[in-house]
Amino acid sequence: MKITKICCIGAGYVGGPSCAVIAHKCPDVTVTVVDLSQERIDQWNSDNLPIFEPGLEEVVKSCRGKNLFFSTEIDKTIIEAELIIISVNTPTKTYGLGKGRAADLKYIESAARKIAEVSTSSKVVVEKSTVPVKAAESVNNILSANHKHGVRYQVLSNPEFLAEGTAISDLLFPDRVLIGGPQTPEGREAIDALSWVYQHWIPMEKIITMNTWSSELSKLAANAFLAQRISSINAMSAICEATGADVSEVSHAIGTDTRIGARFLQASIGFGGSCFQKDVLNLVYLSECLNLPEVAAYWQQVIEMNEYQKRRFANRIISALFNTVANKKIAIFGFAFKKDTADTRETPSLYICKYLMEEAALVSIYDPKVDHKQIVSDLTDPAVSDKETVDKLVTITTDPYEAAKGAHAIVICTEWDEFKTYNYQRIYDSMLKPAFIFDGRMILDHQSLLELGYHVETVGRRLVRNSVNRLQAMPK
Ligand SMILES: NC(=O)c1ccc[n+]([C@@H]2O[C@H](COP(=O)([O-])OP(=O)(O)OC[C@H]3O[C@@H](n4cnc5c(N)ncnc54)[C@H](O)[C@@H]3O)[C@@H](O)[C@H]2O)c1
Ligand SMILES: O=c1ccn([C@@H]2O[C@H](COP(=O)(O)OP(=O)(O)O[C@H]3O[C@H](CO)[C@@H](O)[C@H](O)[C@H]3O)[C@@H](O)[C@H]2O)c(=O)[nH]1
Repeated sequence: MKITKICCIGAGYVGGPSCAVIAHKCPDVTVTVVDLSQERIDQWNSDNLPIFEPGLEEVVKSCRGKNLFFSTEIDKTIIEAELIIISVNTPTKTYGLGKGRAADLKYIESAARKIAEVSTSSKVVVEKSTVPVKAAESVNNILSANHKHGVRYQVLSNPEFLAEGTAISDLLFPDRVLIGGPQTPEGREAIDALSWVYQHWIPMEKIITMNTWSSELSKLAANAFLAQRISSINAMSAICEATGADVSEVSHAIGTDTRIGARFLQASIGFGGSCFQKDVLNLVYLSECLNLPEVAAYWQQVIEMNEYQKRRFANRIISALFNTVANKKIAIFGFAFKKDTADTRETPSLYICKYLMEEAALVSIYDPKVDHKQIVSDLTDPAVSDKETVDKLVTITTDPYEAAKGAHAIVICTEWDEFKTYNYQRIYDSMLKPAFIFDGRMILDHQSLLELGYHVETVGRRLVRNSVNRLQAMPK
């Protein structure tokens, strides 16, 4: 089977970058990314791409208009392609059965129905969205129940492992590419066709093939394991704060054990992003549906610990500020869920703002990349706050020094590199005293901040100034 044309349905954080890299690496293939949203497609076709991702612009510009296209002509693009990648959103359901836990597969279903409706030739359909186990079977059922004479479909699972902020390097140099598919001659042929695309830049030994269900479950398992590591180190951070141990030292000590490994052991104010919570909840729901309550409870605890960590950090801010933040200006540095992205989905910063606003704090938010409108829209979500409260309590600035001026405290919510480079003496001079810094990402030089006179609090470590103004762990 020869692949000359690929159609990707969904021009989001995954569809856009992953197809840009495919087009960049496969000049012999035409890749067209389609979306229902004209606005999104227009942005992909402009100088102002809809998402910020280091290196993305260069890759897009290298092939856009040559073998990479962004379009709303969904039917035509599907008809012409031999391989169709489904990369639509699969958010947590907000209604009905499984509300708050199950993945909402309505976008996957509508993409599958559209393929069945318009296709006039056989297709390989690739499920790249993150889905519950057996979703490919549902896609297959929709396609085969609606197929036209002579049109056949092979449905593959090819989950995406890119992380935001590093998407381009993750796509160029992935640890592995996973392809699950039917273990039949036609299934193997389809797996080989998709594998051929990746072989343009990825060594064969990194392309792992398996059955569809294993592939679907592996994606949920990978995210659950990663999220669980963060919740585990965050649980340790609470013990550190209560005992005088230092969570960075504990991370280092356990991370040097090659069986454990060093990555994803950074204590924080909790994990955010559109994936971890959604996918762990998805796994919890799946376990419940499979009548495995103990397994469900085990993974649910990863989420509970994350909620606890966000709430615990906000409570520490309130308690350090003499048990009240009402009418106190608090500068929030960072609104994105991690550095090098403007994505705010499930960002812990939003929860910290929400908890502080519930205590009537005046929050002044600065983020180097997140759009003003996005911050307002997140804060005015009914689950967070209302417009009147936001108007009263929130200011959003484009200048970190302005955000901190006259504030009682600075809270570091995102690990942006630029936060390390600020003139903290100048900031200190402009703040009310005592001036507090709550470093929720453990990125600042705490010793020098203490020397400047700040009261510093961070995750997993208690700091006090001793007689010579040296940093030391708090004795119990
Ligand atoms: N964001 C990540 O870092 C990441 C990483 C790996 C996997 N994933 C998974 O990839 C999937 C996509 O995530 P995302 O962050 O790119 O989502 P997204 O919301 O950024 O993009 C999804 C796009 O699909 C479009 N869409 C929805 N239904 C459509 C339809 N029927 N036809 C055409 N377009 C349609 C939407 O308009 C939207 O632009 C999800 O399942 C997610 O869990 C995301
Ligand atoms: O040691 C760590 C590592 C991360 N985080 C936080 O965890 C969240 C998620 O970070 P990261 O995993 O780097 O970003 P995502 O873009 O959410 O990527 C995850 O989710 C994607 C969507 O499924 C997967 O494809 C990726 O492999 C997986 O890393 C962020 O809030 C981070 O600040 C920590 O608190 N401590």
